[in-house]
Amino acid sequence: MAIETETEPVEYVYYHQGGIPGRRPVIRGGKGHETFNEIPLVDVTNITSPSFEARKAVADKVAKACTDVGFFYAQNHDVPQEIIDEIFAAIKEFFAQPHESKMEVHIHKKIGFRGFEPLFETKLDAKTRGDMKESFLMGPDKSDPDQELPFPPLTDQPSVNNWPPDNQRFRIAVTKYYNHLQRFSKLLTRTFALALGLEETFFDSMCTFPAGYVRPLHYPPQEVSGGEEPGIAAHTDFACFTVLCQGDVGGLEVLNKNGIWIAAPPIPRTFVVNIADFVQHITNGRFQSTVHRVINKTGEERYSIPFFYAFDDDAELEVLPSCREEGKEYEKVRVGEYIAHRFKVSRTKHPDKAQVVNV
Ligand SMILES: O=C(O)CCC(=O)C(=O)O
Ligand SMILES: [Fe+2]
Repeated sequence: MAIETETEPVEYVYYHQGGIPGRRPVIRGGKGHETFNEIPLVDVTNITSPSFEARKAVADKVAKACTDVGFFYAQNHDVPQEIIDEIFAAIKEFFAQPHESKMEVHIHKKIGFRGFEPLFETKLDAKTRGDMKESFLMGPDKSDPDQELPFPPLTDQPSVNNWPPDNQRFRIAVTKYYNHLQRFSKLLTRTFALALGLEETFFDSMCTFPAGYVRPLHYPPQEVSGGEEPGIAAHTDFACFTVLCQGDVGGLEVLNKNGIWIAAPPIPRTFVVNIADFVQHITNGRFQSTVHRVINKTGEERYSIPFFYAFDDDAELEVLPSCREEGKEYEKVRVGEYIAHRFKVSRTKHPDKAQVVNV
């Protein structure tokens, strides 16, 4: 985007937005766009209130946050602390294992892209050696009776999640957290519908078997003190929205319109919620899918747990009638195809394998 300033900008921030490389000039000193300098906090206690007015009041705050920033802290969510404590304990134990043990459940060991990805395996910024993080991805599995999904379990299908053998604690902790986040995210779809001036149940028909993914992450400290290696390079998320649970070590930063990184430090008992590309697409940009990154300069181990929520795989996304502009054509996007495409963008090491996506 070209920006008029007194002097030509010399410094740029580089990122991937919607899977496409982009850059933004850095404008300091109060010039440039009106933009955010902090991440707003929204008390979500009332998203389940029996009072429509109370639910609408939350939705109005969410609407403002999503329009101005694309990120907000959801305070007073109802996911029990013991569920959160247990998943953090279990993932710390998992990531602390020897490399070889984790590689036994590498994402390419099974179809469906589920499992472990080691340090530096994903890469969005070509100038780096890759993202300095390791992860474990799990998602919906119709054959798993422990998942509280809307369909009855099918016993004749093999499990598509790539669970570590002999680690029931990890499987149970992640699955319990997953079930809570599916439920909480479904509630958020109602809040987002209200926030867009739609019927609360507007998105229900697109969320009959929604794709939700839990992806525990571990960011080791920088090898060089004060180093600038990305834990996760600047990007936007590609599903509908993300609900992120941070541990107690910071590092997440959100890019404002002036190219300035705004810290989103952990706040106890909150989730960080951010709009992702599907919702930006269907709202024609009214709700922003904002660029963010993680750099762990703290000298400590950082753990975080994003939950990515997408509509049904076969849902076709079109710009909402209330968000269209006269005379403009809007493309339809099928959720499953888009997810498959975006998985490939950062997985340059094994592009052939990246085609095996079965969500
Ligand atoms: O770890 C974090 O705080 C953010 C992770 C993230 O942005 C992502 O997984 O897309
Ligand atoms: Fe992200």
